[in-house]
This record gives sequence, structure tokens and C-alpha cells, in this order.
Amino acid sequence: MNYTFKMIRRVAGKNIKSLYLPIVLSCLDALLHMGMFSAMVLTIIELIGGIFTVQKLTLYSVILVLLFLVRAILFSVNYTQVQYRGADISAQQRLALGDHIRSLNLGYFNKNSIGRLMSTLTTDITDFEQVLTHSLASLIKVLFFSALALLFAFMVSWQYGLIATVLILIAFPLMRLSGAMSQKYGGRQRASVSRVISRIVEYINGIRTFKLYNMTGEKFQRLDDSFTSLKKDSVKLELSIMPFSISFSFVTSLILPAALILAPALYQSGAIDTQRMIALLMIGVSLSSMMATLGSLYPELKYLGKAAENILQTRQEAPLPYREEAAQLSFFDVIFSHVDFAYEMGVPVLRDVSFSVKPGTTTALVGPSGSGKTTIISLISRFWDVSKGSVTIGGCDIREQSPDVLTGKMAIVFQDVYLLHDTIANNIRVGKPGASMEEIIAVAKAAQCHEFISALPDGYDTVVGEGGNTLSGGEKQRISIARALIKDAPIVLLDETTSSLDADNEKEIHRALDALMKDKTVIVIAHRLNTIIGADQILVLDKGIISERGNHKELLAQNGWYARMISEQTKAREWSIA
Ligand SMILES: Nc1ncnc2c1ncn2[C@@H]1O[C@H](COP(=O)(O)OP(=O)(O)OP(=O)(O)O)[C@@H](O)[C@H]1O
Repeated sequence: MNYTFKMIRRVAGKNIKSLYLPIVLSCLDALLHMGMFSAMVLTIIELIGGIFTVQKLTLYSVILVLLFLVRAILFSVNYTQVQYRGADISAQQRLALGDHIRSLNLGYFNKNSIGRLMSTLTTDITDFEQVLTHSLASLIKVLFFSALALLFAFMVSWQYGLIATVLILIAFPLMRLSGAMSQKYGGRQRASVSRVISRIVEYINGIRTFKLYNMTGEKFQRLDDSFTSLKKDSVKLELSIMPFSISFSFVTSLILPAALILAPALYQSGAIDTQRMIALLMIGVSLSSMMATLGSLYPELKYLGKAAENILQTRQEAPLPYREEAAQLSFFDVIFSHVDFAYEMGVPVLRDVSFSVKPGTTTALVGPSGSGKTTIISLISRFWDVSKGSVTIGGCDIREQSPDVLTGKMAIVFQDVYLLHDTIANNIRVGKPGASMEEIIAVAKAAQCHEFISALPDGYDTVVGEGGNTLSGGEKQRISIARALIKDAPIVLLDETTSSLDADNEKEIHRALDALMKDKTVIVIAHRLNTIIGADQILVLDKGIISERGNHKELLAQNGWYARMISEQTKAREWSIA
């Protein structure tokens, strides 16, 4: 239990204070519960003793009603406070985790499935809130009440107190075992839940492909398998806890028969009077019912405590390091010096890459698929850090810069445009939060998308589907260029996408890109070589090495890969025109 408490304390941090009120109120409730219990015992004792009067009946009734009212008030105060604090804690935890996840190296997302992250941000945090606001307080109340009941048992009859203590001591290891099982198999079941979430996300994202290949329904085996394994792990969890829970319940349920046998025996031997006998029986009933609650609460708390462990694991992931007092970026050349990089140890992706890009110039990256072009862009934006060598901007090593500051200086247009499920205006505004409508329309015009946006029934207020599903590829692309334009960042990183567009769209996108690239430090991944003929510098990558460099003319003169590709693409164009 110590471990679970430690985990909860570490995750809760200063939120641990939220526990104080529910715990104090729960203990108070346990005391009042005990008061009601005593009033009932007295009533029964007096009824049996034949000394019950109307005055006493009135007195006990008033006491019981008052205690009931106070408990009801306490309960509603506690309940509303707990709901309020619980929602607050969840929101804080989610925001803090979201912030933390944003600061992590992209390598973290390679190692961890989306399902694991989603279940940490949803189920784990909700479960943690449940621990903090309900389960722990309930556990403490049960323990407090049981301790009081046991104390009374000793006061009424030390023999019964001793028997009840021995039974509880025998039952405790069983309870701990049920908790250990809950922790072990609960962890596996939680991992299964993560896998199911991953598969569902995969299924929804790929629904078009799955339909095309008739892989929907029962045929999407990976989804089915994840459901089956979740079912198995859930059953295993229940079955692993059950023997210990049942044994615990069996041993603790003996507390009541022990009272039923011992109380009359002690009474007959003259060791206790009628009142004590009745009190003993009532204590037996309460104690065994408290133990039954404890038997289910303890493994539940252990299961929920696992959520704290998952949250902590994510929080302990080290963010990208940077120096708080790093020099401010004011000059925006980009220099790669002898850069080596590998996503996985022993699999080099870039080797000894050196080049520089001056402000106001354009450098194009070309080369076969998998040669490392996107990786170069990812290193400039610090999605990853180099393994060897350095990348500097304005003379500063980018590893000293906070990722937020760095990406603030960059406008990035990816091949796969992601638009939020929001209005077109807000999607453009992502580039400059708080931008006015005039600014948005100005950049939309420059990005050649004002016309088609204005033609939509709701214009800039049109809500696009998540990922931008309701727009064409070219339209999404131009909106993403408008978003980059409004950011007006000094460095522009482009993954050019004209290959899948028709001629009109391509022309429009090029006009939009010209506006975006004007006077900036531009690095562009080019798939169609005819689009980069005017670039100041062209770097040809081959298996992570720069194999050719120069401008269009110089590379043609080198008569290497670039010259060959230009001639092939020219031939292909001639054929398509013919
Ligand atoms: N996140 C990743 N984890 C592991 N390996 C990766 C990752 N991203 C890319 N790679 C590998 O690194 C190599 C370079 O990939 P990169 O995407 O930089 O190539 P590229 O030249 O941009 O290719 P393309 O033109 O097809 O987009 C490839 O072998 C690729 O499989």
C-alpha cells in the first residue's frame, strides 16, 4: 500500500491537499455513523430490558434524525466539493501532461503508441481523480470505523476483541494478495486497453483503405485481436483477484458467527450482561460489513493506483533540453556542420552532412526516396536532435534553444496537411493567434485561396472536418500556406507537394509559395525538379550523404544523378504532351 500511496503523492504534488477535506469529512462521517450505531444499540438494549419510555423514544429518535441530517449535509458538501476538485485536478493534470508531451523528442512517439498516450490522458487521469477524491477517503473511513468498532469490541469483551483481531490478522495477507494481483493483472489489462485504443484510431484513420480492400468488419483482424485480448485480460484480472477476495471475505465473515456464538455463551456464563451481549452482536454485524467493503475497496484502489504509475512514467520522460539563458536569435542563416543522425542506434540516416543556407536564399533538397530529405527538415525544427555535429541558426547551436522559441521562428508546410476540426479562419489563425479577419483575408489572397473560400456558403466560417477531410488536397495545401504566411517567420521549411496536383492547382500553389518564400531563409524538399531550377543551391542526397551540390547549371555540368533525373523528367513531360 505504501508504494501506491507514494505514487499517488508524487503524481498529485500540491493537489494532495484536495484529499484533506474528503478524508476529514469521511472520518467525521465514520464518527457520526458510530453515534447512530450506538443510539440504535441503546434503543434495542432498553427495549429488551423493558425500560423503554416514551421520553427515551423521543430522545433517541431526535438524536437519530439529527445525526442523519448532519450526515446528509456532510455528504452533500463533500460530494459537491469532491466533484469540483476532481474536475479541477483532471483538467490540471491533462494540461500539464499535454504541455509535457509537447516538449518531448519525437522519438518518444515512435516508442509509445498513440493508444498508450490516449489512455494516459483519458482513463488514467480519470481513474487517478477517482482515487484522489473517492477511493482513498472511503478506504480511510472504513479503516477508521473498523478501528473504532474493534476498540468497542475490546471494551465490551476482550475475548471477542481478541477473536476479531486474530481473524482480521489472518485475513490481511489475503487482502494484500488480492491487491498484488489487481496491480499485476490490472497493469496488463490497462496495456490491453491502450492497444484497443491504438487499433481503433488506426481503424478510423485508415477506414477508406480498409473499405477499399474489403478489410472492414470482422476482416480487420488486428482490431478483433485487440478486443479479444482485452476480454481475456479483463477476465484474467477478475479471476486472479477472486480466490483471494473470496478467502478474505470468508475469513472476515467469521467475525459475525463468532459474535453470535460467543455473545450468548458469555452471557450464560455471567461474564457479560444483556446490554453487552446485544452490543457485541451489533459490533459483529458492523465489523463484518466493514470488512466486506474493505475487501472490494483495497484491490480497486491498487488497480486505480496503477493509473498514477502510468501518469508518472509519462511525466518522467525527459523533455528536449535547452538553456534558459540561450542567446536570442536575430540572424537566420542555417548551418549544418558534419551532422550525423540515426533514428535507431546503428542505422545511420545522415552522414557527415554539411551545408549552409543564407537568409534571402533558397536551398532545395533532392534525392531518391529514403535518402534523408525529410530528416534534414526535422533536425532544423528540432523534432529530433543530431547524433553528431551541429545545426546552428545565426551562430547559435539549436540544441541550446527551447523548441517553442525555435519553431516560433519557422513556418513549416508539410506534405500531409493537417487541419483542425474548426473554421477555415481559425485554421489560418493557428499561424498567428489573435490575427484579425483583415490579416486572414490578406494572406488567403496571397496564398491563392481567398476565391474558393469566399465561394463556400459559410466562407471563412466554414468548419472543416478533422484533418481537413472536407477539402481537396490542393485547397488544404493552400490553406496551410496561408497559415504559414500569416506567421511571417524568417525561416521557411517546405515539403513540396505539387506532384499530385493538376496544372491549375500547381500554378496557384507556386504563386502562393513565391509569396511565402520572399526574402526568407528557405529550405525546400523538391519532388519535381522543374520547380527548383531557380534555387540558389541544390543539394542531392543519396543514402544520407550529400552526393552533389551546386545550382541548376552547375549540377547539369556535373552530369550526375541530378542531370540524369532532369533529362528523364523532361522526356516524360515530352511524352505526356505528345
Ligand atoms: N521516425 C522514424 N523512425 C525510424 N526511421 C525513420 C523515421 N523516419 C524516417 N526514417 C528512415 O530514415 C530514412 C530517411 O527517411 P526520410 O523520410 O528522411 O527520407 P526522404 O528522403 O524524405 O524520403 P521521401 O522522399 O520518400 O519522403 C529512411 O530509411 C526512413 O525509413
